[in-house]
Amino acid sequence: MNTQGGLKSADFRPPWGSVALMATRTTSTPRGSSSSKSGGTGRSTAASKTSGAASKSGRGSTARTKQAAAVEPHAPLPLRMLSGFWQGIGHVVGAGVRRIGYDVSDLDPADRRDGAALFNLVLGIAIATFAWWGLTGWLPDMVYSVVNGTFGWMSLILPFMLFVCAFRLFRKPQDGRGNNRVGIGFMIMTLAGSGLAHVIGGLPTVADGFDGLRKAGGMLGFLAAAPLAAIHVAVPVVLYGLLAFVSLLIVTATPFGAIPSRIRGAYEHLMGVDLMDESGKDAHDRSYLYENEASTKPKKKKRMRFFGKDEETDKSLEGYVGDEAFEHAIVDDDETPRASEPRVPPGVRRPTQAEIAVGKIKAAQGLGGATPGIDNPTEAIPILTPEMTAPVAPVAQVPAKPAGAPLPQAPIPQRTEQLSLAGDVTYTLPASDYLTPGSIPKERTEANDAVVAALTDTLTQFNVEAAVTGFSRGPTVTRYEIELSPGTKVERVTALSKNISYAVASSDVRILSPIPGKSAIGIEIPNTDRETVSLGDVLRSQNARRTDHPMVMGVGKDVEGGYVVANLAKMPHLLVAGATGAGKSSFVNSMITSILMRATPDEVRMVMVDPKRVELTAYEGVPHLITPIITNPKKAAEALQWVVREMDARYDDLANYGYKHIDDFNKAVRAGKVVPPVDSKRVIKPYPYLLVIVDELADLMMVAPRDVEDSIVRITQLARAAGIHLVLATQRPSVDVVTGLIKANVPSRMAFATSSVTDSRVVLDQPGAEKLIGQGDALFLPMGASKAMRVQGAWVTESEIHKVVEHVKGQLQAVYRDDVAAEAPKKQIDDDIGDDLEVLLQATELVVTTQFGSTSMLQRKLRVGFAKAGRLMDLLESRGVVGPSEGSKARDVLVKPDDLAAVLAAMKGQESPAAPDAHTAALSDNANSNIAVGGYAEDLVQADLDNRTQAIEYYDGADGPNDDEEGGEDAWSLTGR
Ligand SMILES: Nc1ncnc2c1ncn2[C@@H]1O[C@H](COP(=O)(O)OP(=O)(O)OP(=O)(O)O)[C@@H](O)[C@H]1O
Repeated sequence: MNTQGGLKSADFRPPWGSVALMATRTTSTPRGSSSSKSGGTGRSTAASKTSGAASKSGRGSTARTKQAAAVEPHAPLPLRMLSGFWQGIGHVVGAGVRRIGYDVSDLDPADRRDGAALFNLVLGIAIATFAWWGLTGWLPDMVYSVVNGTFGWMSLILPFMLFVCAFRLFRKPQDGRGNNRVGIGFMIMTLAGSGLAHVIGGLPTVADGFDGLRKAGGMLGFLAAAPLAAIHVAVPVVLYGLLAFVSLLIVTATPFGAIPSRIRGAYEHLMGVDLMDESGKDAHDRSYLYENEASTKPKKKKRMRFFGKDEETDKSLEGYVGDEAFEHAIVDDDETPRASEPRVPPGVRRPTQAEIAVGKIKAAQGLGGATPGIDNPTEAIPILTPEMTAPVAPVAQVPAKPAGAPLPQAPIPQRTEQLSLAGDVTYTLPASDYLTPGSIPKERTEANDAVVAALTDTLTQFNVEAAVTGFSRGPTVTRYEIELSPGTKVERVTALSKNISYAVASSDVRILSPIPGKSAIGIEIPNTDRETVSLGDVLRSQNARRTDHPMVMGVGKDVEGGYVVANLAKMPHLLVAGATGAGKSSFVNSMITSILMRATPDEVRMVMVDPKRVELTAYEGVPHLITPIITNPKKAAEALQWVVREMDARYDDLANYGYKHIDDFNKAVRAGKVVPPVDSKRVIKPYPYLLVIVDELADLMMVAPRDVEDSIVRITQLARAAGIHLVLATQRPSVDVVTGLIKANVPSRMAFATSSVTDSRVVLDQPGAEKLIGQGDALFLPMGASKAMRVQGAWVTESEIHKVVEHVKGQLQAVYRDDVAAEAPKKQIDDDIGDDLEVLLQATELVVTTQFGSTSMLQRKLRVGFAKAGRLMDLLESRGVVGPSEGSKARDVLVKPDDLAAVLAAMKGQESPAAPDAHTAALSDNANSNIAVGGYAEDLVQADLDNRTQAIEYYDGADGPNDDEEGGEDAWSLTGR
């Protein structure tokens, strides 16, 4: 495993770790016999052994705790009493510390190190009594001579360090890596501090005696600084000054590049201000328009950070995943009123739609229809056309967005994580300023006013009692809103679509009737001056900041100018389709860059399939990849089968440990609640999300339609809970590529401009995509939404991608698994079948399900020639599916439909589902896959494998295409193609 740049926890035992050991020894073993009793392994080993034993015996954590906390049963009674007393006090103090502040740590009792923490606390107090409070007496004097003689002036800071260690041990004893890091940092700090103190204290020599050394850096300071000072006095000053600085960075887990953002964060925390809100207020977030509401909303209580990321702030760790009602993929502020919920000042009656429409129509016709005291019915911009003799009063009160409002430029604080799955390294996410801001959005242009005039003219010419009541200008199109007077049919406007196109001189007019959530007709007309939506702006928007979920991506901007951000984990699978040049690859790039910007390789791993060979090459080598980018469609099909196996392995773990979603499982793993079987050497680590991106599905479907479809269907049906998500992109959204089965299982759709209405129907199940204008203009239909949302996709340039990729590659090398796209080991197809496997499988299904061994039937159903059908029949005979030829009569069918799955598996080179050996083979596959994704389950032993048998049966069953009804039906539909 890669350990580059990281601090290996096993190599180092921090001072307070040793103290912990000392504490344990003194309390748990008789004096002088500690090595023989504990074998020098300390309490943690004993605890883990006993906890393992407890889990084996099935007595659960209570039993484990008791065993873990107990001193060896053979220890003398007084020692056991002393140990019990110490542990008791430790637990009382620990419980008290855990209750102070913002949460009660949900800590497995076996993980507590309260005794050690208490020891740090007591030692800190003992040193503080002389160092801080100047107390005298035999104890302070004794401690004084030891500590002060060793560390000199640093003994003033030692109590503080010990208190910090005690607090951390009480609060986060299970976070071993963090403890080690802080321990190392404090050690370096003590050394550097003593060295500096020695110089500042006037470089005393041994001749000055202990008293002289105590008044400087103590014995340690003397040893550290005296030899260097002999060269020049500046040498220890510079060296230990730098070391002190580095130790501070280590203790606070701050990489060098993140210092400015950390300082800003500390300033915000101390001053209680949010610099991001002040400078980055984003005029295009809908929430900006509702400033008052936002300011009256109770602010979320800020949680104190203490040395690094505060895990409790992670939403995914709160409660179970299944707790969330009305889940949806789009990330926005549920509390912010939408455009369709206009505000009404207190005491003012809201007018009816009819009153509003009549008022506006009169106003538009110059009759004066102002209705006093009514509020804004829409969020649209007020219209002031030359035809209007009076401004439209209701709309005139709309709080218009200030023109040229600043883009969300406040940088996102860089997050730093200590990785474990990808090597024990500190990983910092890319800085948000790698992504440049986009063009400043315009609020209205002359073109908008001209279109409003043209629309109003058209309505007047055709005597339609309706008025253009406002518009919202998005980056690509402007949506004009038309309201009807009572008694006017909607169809009168929609029937005018060609005339409207003619009037505004645009063929890409799209009519929405009604605008979702509004009693108004929307007419979307492309802007002559399009704006680029930069991915950086989307990721810096308030909507993106609202969540730190690693699978959140910047989608783009909607027609109202709001930033659209979506959570891939909630989609949970996405189909991206559109004609060539419509913007699919750009979207896929934005998606991958979003993930690289927001997620560490511990959080998200990716499999990229790029049969076009050029689209995704920029990402080669990023540490989020678990396999090199796959360009060979055949290998891609095999990679999908690997994903199925990985999914099954994850399901096994979920089932074995009783969790329904990978997030809940991961949460339990982090809390130390998931304990491997007692004989297992497996180290259980959280599973990262797995994002599988296929940039051209059509290429895969051409080489192995059946296998690819089977895998996709299996993955999409089940993978959500396993944290595996598919994104399938294609420029050929025809029914042979996006089959009914695939469509039924990929609920979220992103349609870029399609070449025909039929393609639009395939992707979205509704027309509309054929009217899009290309280059990132898209209709986004996330799971559960009934109406597609029009968005301009986020744009990320090659050079931005390059910077981000360089940053992540500089942090960590990719560690690839070699079995993902490798030839599936079991798949040894007989030579005589050659390239005819697909058609032979179909022939077998046909013959066995119909129990009719006729060559002409094969010719007809499979649309093959006589020679090929004859060859297939010979192959079937050689494999015992049919009997020998009987002249013109149909052959006997020797296989019963019940055995079909086994026969098909054998033909594919796989073992029969019923064969016991197949279980073992599949088991080891699963074991391997589990090792790989995180590289963490180093050694799965047979005991683990045995636990998996149940799920493997499931896996084996999946290999048989007729194993479920859908598979069976599909076989027939395939033969009809
Ligand atoms: N979101 C966007 N913003 C601005 N321009 C875009 C956007 N998306 C695409 N474009 C423009 O459209 C061009 C084609 O986009 P892209 O390569 O993503 O299309 P595609 O659908 O992947 O095409 P193909 O299938 O041929 O690869 C880009 O080079 C770019 O100029």
